[in-house]
Amino acid sequence: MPRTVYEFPSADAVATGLRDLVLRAQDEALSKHDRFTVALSGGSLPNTLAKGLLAKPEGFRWDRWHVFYADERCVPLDHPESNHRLAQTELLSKVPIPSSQVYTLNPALVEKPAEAAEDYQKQLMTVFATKSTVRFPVFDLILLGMGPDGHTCSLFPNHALLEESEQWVGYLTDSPKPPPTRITLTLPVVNHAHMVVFVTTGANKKDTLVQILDRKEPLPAAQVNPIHGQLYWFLDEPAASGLQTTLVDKPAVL
Ligand SMILES: O=C(O)[C@H](O)[C@@H](O)[C@H](O)[C@H](O)COP(=O)(O)O
Repeated sequence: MPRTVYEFPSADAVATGLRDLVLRAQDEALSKHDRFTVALSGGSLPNTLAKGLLAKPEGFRWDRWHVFYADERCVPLDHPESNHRLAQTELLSKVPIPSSQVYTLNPALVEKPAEAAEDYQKQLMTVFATKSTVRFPVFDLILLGMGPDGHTCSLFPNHALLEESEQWVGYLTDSPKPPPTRITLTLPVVNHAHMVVFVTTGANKKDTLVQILDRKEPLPAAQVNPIHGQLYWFLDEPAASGLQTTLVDKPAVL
């Protein structure tokens, strides 16, 4: 499916635009089934998402949301480096999503990443059916960030996890960005989603975006190409400033 690259005039406008697209993704999901499955990343994403959603919460059916993490650091859930803690602080503590529908790393397994990944895969199966009935889960929406090295989820350049073709959740103990031990959704899971959105702001991402969107260098974020789903890049002006690729100004209604 072709990608759409939106350029917004500011990071605040990115948040507003993201809110509109998340609402559309939710409504599309609820027209087909009774739940909205979404995977969140860490970094700046929870703050941007919260800014957009909390400014205009009308229309969101929080009781239908099932929230997973695109990746998670293997640390206790109340640890300053936990992606769940970040999402909880920024957004989840402020909206009435049932806590049973927020799927976290099993905190008993922080020292056992292989088991933590297996446990997280089992949690995915409780929502998306088992591996024997579906090859890969189909998320309604996956929200991603991109690091300056082109990583996304916890899929880092030249890492063997990029080759994973069977598992839904992988683990690593050698992340080049600390902390070293993490679990992550695998590329086939990301590429089976109905909609994937990268949210990337700031001038420090400019050169990496040129590598990915103009030069099509095979960095991890460039390997996100949903098979049947839609792919969006949400950029602010500083992030988009070096790009030659066709940019779409944010339309009034996404
Ligand atoms: O696990 C991590 O180390 C972070 O979650 C990381 O993957 C982050 O999502 C990207 O680096 C984008 O970060 P920003 O959104 O802050 O640019």
